[in-house]
Amino acid sequence: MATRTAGDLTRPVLTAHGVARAFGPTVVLAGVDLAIAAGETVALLGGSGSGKSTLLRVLAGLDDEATGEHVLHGTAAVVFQEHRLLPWKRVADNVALGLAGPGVGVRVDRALAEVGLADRGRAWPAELSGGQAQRVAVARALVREPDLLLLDEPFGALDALTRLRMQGLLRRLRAEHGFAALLVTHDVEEALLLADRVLLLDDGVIAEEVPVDLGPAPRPDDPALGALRRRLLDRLGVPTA
Ligand SMILES: Nc1ncnc2c1ncn2[C@@H]1O[C@H](COP(=O)(O)OP(=O)(O)OP(=O)(O)O)[C@@H](O)[C@H]1O
Repeated sequence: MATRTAGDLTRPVLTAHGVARAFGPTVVLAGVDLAIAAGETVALLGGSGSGKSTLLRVLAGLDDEATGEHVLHGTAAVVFQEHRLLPWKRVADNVALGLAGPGVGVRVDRALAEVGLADRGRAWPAELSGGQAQRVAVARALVREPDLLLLDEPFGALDALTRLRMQGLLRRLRAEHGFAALLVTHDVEEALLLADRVLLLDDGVIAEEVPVDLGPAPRPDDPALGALRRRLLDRLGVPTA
């Protein structure tokens, strides 16, 4: 497998300039500039309440009250921390939500197979485990063949083992489909394992940008990984010494 390198920003899938958002007197985003290249994975890290989810919602077009500019060159799909499946619709119907046309059934079946749930299309959401439900949410995003996947703490509610499996699934799907991703996370380890670049949100702006060039499968004791981990944790105010 080739080493992942930061993407070509002359071919961005998303650009944002001066994105700002306040809730009443509280300024949460104070002028965010960022660009994501086609096929690139960018992790957005920041302390609790730093505005990560707010930024993701703005970039997803889900917040009308933000100011500034953001342009999506292609299509995007969002996966949230909660699976947001409709309990009264079967799994396959949840994945197909909003899609129409003769090929939809085949596309839904393929997306479910890709997340390892080929046999659960007729199940109800309540019959699934947390990890399975989140895989359905990933299938629902995938079936739209997005150029950009916006992921808001997508594995945050899962147990550690399921979380590791989901990270592996995301890596595999990204290699197969080539979508770009913006991954909101508080988990420094997850950011370093999945992203080509980490952005740190602090005081309403991108305060730091850290390219991650660790090769496809860095060992946990890789010194370069350790150095990046320490740098990010320090920046987040978590002492490592
Ligand atoms: N709809 C809203 N109304 C009022 N305040 C809001 C609203 N949404 C977010 N906020 C505030 O904006 C700030 C940023 O919230 P946001 O959820 O974006 O942070 P976050 O970095 O994603 O946090 P966490 O990592 O804890 O999920 C917080 O102070 C939050 O209380």
